[in-house]
Amino acid sequence: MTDEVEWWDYDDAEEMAEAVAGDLGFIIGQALDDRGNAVIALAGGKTPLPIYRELAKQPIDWKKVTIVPGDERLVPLGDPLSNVTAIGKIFLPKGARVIPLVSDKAPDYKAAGRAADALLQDLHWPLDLCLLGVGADGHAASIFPGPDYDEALNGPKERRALGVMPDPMPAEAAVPRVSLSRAAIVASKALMIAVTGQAKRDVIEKAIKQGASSPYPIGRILADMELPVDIHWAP
Ligand SMILES: O=C(O)[C@H](O)[C@@H](O)[C@H](O)[C@H](O)COP(=O)(O)O
Repeated sequence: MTDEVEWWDYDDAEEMAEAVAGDLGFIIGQALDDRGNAVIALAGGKTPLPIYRELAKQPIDWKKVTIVPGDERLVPLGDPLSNVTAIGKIFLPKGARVIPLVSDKAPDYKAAGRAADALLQDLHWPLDLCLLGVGADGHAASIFPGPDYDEALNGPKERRALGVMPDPMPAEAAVPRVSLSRAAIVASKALMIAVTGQAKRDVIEKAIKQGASSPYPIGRILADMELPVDIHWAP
């Protein structure tokens, strides 16, 4: 368990977006200085979009930055639920390499997971950075309770991604997913969480207290982290 979880509180989502974008830009800049390129996973969902819009304004050499979504819904590119579409709209015009985890032709979610894993095996690893969102039900990336939960949490360490069928389905996007595995997330050189709203804060605080026996996916992820984690929060 990481012994260091630090909460960063902001007055509003706009203030949080500026601060988190600053931190993300700093980490990307470090990877570029050290290695000449950066590979990062960005959270899906709606909360981080203002952060991404701020981040994209930074004078980064975006051509050297590879971005993957930390999870994807099994929907066609361009669908309003597609995480890579939302991320790509912001970073492709900057010249970043934004890689979809899921192809339109994936026959089923398990095969889609294997294809995403194969794709990630070709990237420089571990990730320089993983930004996670958290759902009010305690899921993070697309690690959800259901038939794939144990594999997502405890699968082979070298597996970077897998297919996930949430059970129950989350109301806001009731579709199967592909997700980074817990092993891939915790191996990242930096892990950050950005959330808004008291309900999500309560879930995360509870999950941290519960530790390794937490029923919440985010609790299971944090319990396995060895590096310090920053949690950014706005009401
Ligand atoms: O595909 C997903 O469901 C997301 O990637 C997920 O992990 C997200 O971070 C949370 O669901 C929060 O989403 P919101 O920020 O939209 O509440």
